[in-house]
Amino acid sequence: MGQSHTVLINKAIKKYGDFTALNGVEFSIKTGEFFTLLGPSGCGKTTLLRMIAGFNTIDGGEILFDDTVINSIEAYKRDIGMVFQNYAIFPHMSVSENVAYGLKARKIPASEIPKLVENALDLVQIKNLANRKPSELSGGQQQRVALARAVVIEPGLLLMDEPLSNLDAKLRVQMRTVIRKLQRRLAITTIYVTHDQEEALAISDRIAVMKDGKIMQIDTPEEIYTHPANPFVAGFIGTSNFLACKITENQALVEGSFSCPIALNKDFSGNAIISVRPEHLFFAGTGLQGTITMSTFLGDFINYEIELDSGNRIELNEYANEMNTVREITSRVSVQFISKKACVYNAQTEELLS
Ligand SMILES: Nc1ncnc2c1ncn2[C@@H]1O[C@H](COP(=O)(O)OP(=O)(O)OP(=O)(O)O)[C@@H](O)[C@H]1O
Repeated sequence: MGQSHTVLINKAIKKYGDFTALNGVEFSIKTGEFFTLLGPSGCGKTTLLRMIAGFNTIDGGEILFDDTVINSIEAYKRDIGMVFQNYAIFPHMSVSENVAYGLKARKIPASEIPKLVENALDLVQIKNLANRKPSELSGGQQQRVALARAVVIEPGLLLMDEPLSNLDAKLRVQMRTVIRKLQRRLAITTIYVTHDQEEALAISDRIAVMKDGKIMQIDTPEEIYTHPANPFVAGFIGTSNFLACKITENQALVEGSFSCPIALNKDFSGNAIISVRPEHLFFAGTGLQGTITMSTFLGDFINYEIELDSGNRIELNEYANEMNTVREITSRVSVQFISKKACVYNAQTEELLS
């Protein structure tokens, strides 16, 4: 295995005519790290990945592999393996011919190729399918071929653009484990693009959350989930309830009706937004008043949709146990939240205050 690269993106800019698709993106990736670009459709993930691969030009800034600027190095010289959404495997070639293709193109001696192909097929557990044509394979098997083909050349960097989006939900979950195990085993620096937040949380060492060509937050999955840097990230990753509040001297008046202490990391008075996960809200004797509008039994817990008297609709998850039954729709309820689990943002600047 060759040395796996570090990657540095330094103030990268991409324009399509007047439209700025990437606006000064910066981050660095450690060798062997699994790094995910996550964001809604059109935020610039694919544009950035294609720039790193060498398929898109760069209008500003630099991309470095290890300590070398690679802006103007041609794609085929960049020492990259790629896996795309649509597999992109050759339909007329068998599985092993597909995997051998990149090795032949790199002029690896013919005598070494069968063993390398066999190892790669073994890694993705499809050695038994070596002689099949792609049309004789399932979607998941085809994606394993694409994966074997990307790693057989022992690239210094593996790029994946929504590789699981053509697969059904169950297979997606299975294949993401295959990808993660393979990546760990090979310790290959990987950049992965997805718009699926659950997939990103499950698979990544770190995630860059993007919006409108900019990075909103870069952190581990745990940090992004527990301390989203702004309301956009809080709303995009998992489910968040947003409550309007006014803060004076560590006391929050929430939705204009319920007052509670709130701990902040900075001095702040004024309008704020509290973001709280459904699992951190609970029914209480006093609190925010509202009416249950929907209940969904989900096995471990019951999900309630509650319309607060302020008009704001929120979601609350209550753990199910033998003591409680599902509460009736139209029941009047009082709701509070675990204040140390809540994230508080300045309503104007969206800065995290807690
Ligand atoms: N060749 C192009 N010409 C003009 N605009 C483009 C071109 N390619 C992409 N764009 C625009 O740049 C923005 C970023 O596109 P990009 O494909 O990088 O988004 P994405 O985050 O990968 O989205 P998706 O998840 O839908 O693939 C979008 O607004 C898109 O319309």
